[in-house]
Amino acid sequence: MWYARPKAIMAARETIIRAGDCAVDNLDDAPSEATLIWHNLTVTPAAKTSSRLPVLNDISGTLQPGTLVALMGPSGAGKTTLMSALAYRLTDTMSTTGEIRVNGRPIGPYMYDISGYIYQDELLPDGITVQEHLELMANLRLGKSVTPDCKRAMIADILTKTGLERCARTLIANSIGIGKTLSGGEKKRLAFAVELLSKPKFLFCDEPTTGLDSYSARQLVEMMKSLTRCGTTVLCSIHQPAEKLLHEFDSLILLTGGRTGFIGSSREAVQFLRRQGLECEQGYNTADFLLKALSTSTNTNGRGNGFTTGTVCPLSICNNYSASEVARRQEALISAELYRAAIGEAGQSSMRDRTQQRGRCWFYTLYWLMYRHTLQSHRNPNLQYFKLIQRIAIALLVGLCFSDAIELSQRGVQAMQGVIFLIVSENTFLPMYAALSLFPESFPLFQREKKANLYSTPQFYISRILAMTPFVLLETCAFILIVYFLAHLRPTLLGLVVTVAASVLVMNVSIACGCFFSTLFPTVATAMSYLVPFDYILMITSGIFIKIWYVWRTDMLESISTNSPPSNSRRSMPLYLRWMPFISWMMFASEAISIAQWDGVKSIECSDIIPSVCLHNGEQVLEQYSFSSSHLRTDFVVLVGQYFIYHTLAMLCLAWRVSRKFNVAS
Ligand SMILES: Nc1ncnc2c1ncn2[C@@H]1O[C@H](COP(=O)(O)OP(=O)(O)OP(=O)(O)O)[C@@H](O)[C@H]1O
Repeated sequence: MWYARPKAIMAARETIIRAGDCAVDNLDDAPSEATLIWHNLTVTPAAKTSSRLPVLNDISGTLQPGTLVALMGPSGAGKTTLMSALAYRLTDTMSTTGEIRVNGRPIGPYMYDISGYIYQDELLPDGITVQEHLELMANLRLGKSVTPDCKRAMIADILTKTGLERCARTLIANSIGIGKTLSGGEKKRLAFAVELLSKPKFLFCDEPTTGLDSYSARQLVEMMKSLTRCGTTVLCSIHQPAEKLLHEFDSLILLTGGRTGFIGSSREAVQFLRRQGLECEQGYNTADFLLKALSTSTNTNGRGNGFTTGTVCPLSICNNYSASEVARRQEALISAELYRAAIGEAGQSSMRDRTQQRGRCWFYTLYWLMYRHTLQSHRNPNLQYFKLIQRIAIALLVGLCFSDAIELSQRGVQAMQGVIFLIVSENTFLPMYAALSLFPESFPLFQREKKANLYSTPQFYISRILAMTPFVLLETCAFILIVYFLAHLRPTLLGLVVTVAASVLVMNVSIACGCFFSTLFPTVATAMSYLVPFDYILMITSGIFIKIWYVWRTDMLESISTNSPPSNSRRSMPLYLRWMPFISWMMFASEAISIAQWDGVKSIECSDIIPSVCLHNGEQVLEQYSFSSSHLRTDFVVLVGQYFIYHTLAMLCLAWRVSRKFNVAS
């Protein structure tokens, strides 16, 4: 019998207490009690959404410390909305009036520090194992204040007691769809296991048992019950629990049509409905009976429906509840909390920002996020190794095609500028488009973890970029070295170093720009549609097609010497488009690589062309493309500057996207 498993329950409780101990030792407020009340709470869809009918309509209630509370009601009754509102996790598509207070203090962002939330659609990272995820969460949530040994012990215990030990090395999910991954039930247990790490004051679980078999559902509820014995209050929305499981809950909150149908124990609920004339049929599941009583379509008299007598509409049930003794009891508790707040006894001190107490250091969090991104990259060979092979193949193709063409002749000049254009283009377009999917695909998880206060936007962004940097360097160096040696580019160390450095910078600036577009627009498709015209800016300003610097320099010198405004006659680009080169990098990179290849070349053969149009030396080649060897330093400074500018813009866009405020009365 499931209820005759005291050993398992005791073991789970021990784990939780021990896990809690490790965390609680460092959080002076963790064991303190917290009462949550909501008073005259109304939640309405925001003006921009179609329906303006309240989802929750003037409801009140309390959550007492250390209790396991079931939130029940027909589908669409407002359970998720209530839970999100209480947990300060409503999205900005809802507006709220009324009061929600913890120990008398209006709720606010501090709820992320004192509460955990298991979502109906739990988001978990792909490409890492259960063990790795728990390690990461232990480090992000508990910081350095808990020793690595203690964390390891906690994780081992939690894995055993949540039944996840067998799948500790299983990947949570895998975007390429190959290999074993966690089942739906195991994912729910993992989400719960993560919450055990930090022992929150409140744990909100949105339908955690949905999709689980009855044995797994029972295990999960037992674990929640154990958690309440350590002081945590658990609010859990649940559909049709088995009879005995229902009695595990200390109280029920019944919702229907956004109103409260009842708050109290299951026995009291049955008695209350009996007084309304609704009698539960003998042997009928109490949870089913309660749900049917609250459901507009099924609350009718007749055997087989769960009722033996009576017909009461859910609205009357809500009205009768408001006038009942049980509701008055709730009102008294609410009044006591509001009174506490009014006389200034609100629990300010116990709700301090716990992140300061966790001993989390900025670089420590950054390190663990990098660790996760690196693992994910390695577990996705499609993304990494395939790209490397692709780049090597392109490098071999380009290198072999130009292997006989690079020489100190007029033909060689054309071939050299062609190779340079290919090197710069190859390091621009592919990485820029590949970066477009970087942030949209990880945004939902990032948004949830960021709002849960696990890390900041700069930490997430920088860790993502740093984690991919070694592979980006490897890819670019492999590409450029193959092309360099196969195409017989200039055999000097300086030429090689400048070419490699410029290519690496081009690749990184392109990724930075791709990241900017990927954070600026909500979807990859939209970002791509704006990026295509941007490609043309890059190409036009690459220096191959228009002599940008030459015209500017000559115009400027002329205007200075004649003390007159620059003439328009020799400009190859109109005045209003002359900002374009500054947002592009292809020209700066082309110029730097051209300087590396042509600067100091004394003589070029003219036998294959008429002498009047022959380029006799490297300097003339550079001039032909409006480049100048004196610009080398400027080129690198601009490339580095663009790298930082694009990344900063991308990070600001990401911060703006994630900062769309939660709309909860406070
Ligand atoms: N952002 C929103 N904007 C407008 N209406 C919403 C929004 N979110 C939920 N609703 C509506 O509010 C009502 C209650 O939704 P909620 O998800 O809270 O119900 P629920 O009781 O959790 O349902 P279920 O048991 O099916 O998950 C539904 O009619 C839903 O369509």
